Amino acid sequence: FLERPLTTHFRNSNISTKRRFNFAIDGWVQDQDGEWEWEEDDPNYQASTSVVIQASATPQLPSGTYRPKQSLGQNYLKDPNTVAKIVRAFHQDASRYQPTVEEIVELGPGAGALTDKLVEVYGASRLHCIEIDERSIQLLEQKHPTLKITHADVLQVDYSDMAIERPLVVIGNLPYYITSQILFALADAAHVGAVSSATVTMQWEVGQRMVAKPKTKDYGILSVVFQLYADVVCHFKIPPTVFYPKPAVDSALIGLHFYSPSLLRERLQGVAPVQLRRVVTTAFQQRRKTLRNSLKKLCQQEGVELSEEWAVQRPEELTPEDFVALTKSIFGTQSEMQLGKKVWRKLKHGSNN
Ligand SMILES: C[S@@+](CC[C@H](N)C(=O)[O-])C[C@H]1O[C@@H](n2cnc3c(N)ncnc32)[C@H](O)[C@@H]1O
Repeated sequence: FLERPLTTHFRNSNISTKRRFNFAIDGWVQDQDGEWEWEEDDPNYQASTSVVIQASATPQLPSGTYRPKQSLGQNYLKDPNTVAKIVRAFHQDASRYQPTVEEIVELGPGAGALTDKLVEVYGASRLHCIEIDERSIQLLEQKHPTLKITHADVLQVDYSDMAIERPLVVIGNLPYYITSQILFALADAAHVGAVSSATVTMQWEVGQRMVAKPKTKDYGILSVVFQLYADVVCHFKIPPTVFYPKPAVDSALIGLHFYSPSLLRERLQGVAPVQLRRVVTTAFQQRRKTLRNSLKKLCQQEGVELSEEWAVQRPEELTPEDFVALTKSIFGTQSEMQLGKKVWRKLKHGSNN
């Protein structure tokens, strides 16, 4: 399996109050005393990028007529520095395997805090926005007449229809009420090579699950699936103060670099994603139980007996690769199979992940 590449950012140590090592991993920076803290704490942090992305004013919501709807997860970015940082991280993610950034999809552009910056940096013709709120669409059409905006529910879009010449690079300050469903839809899009990267905000706790390691409390379905499907990076923490209205929780900016379908096939070793899904969800439904108990019914249905080696373990002890091996031991392998178009997105939001 591919090892996750180590991301190294160089920083100017004398602009910080503490002297730092020039070193960071997945958003954590280490001080001279060896203590780790989030790069968000360093106001001078700049991700390495060949494109200059500077802060500029964020859009104002039209007064009186435009009240944010909680039901649509509308927490608008109001801090220009955070917008610039998000777009810099997006640029890093999107340009990791390709020299130019094209076929950008923004999920939930809202009033255009990120959109305006993306149009400024890349031009409107490379961007396609998906938004459900008619009011936002009107605002964006006035500002960017040539911008392609689709009025749709982001959960209904077919990413493979949108990826015309190359895989899409996705960005979004996501509506948090459907984060997991959006993420699982992106995983399905990776089956057909429709998405190469996604740089998305989410509730801090959900972000922690995406990068969690086995034997930790955050480790669960999201960790297993996304660490199998992508190289996952937590870029930085985002405080509630940079949004209007302020959410009750901290947020995280997560970068996902999806593996290509051929690499994904290699990683799945002939295991069908739909079977992997059954095993992972069944095991984590009872995360305190041993696999002997939690997978008993599933194994009976399949007429197999779990080997003792698996039977004594609990789901949180298994690495994502172990889950592939476990699924293989129950369901066997399939040669040259389609990975599937709607496998993970069927998972309900708020399920035990
Ligand atoms: C957290 S706000 C982000 C707005 C803007 N990008 C920003 O950062 O200020 C989420 C956006 O997603 C939109 N949205 C919510 N549910 C959606 C759905 N099911 N499909 C498409 N857009 C949706 C909301 O209307 C809102 O504009």
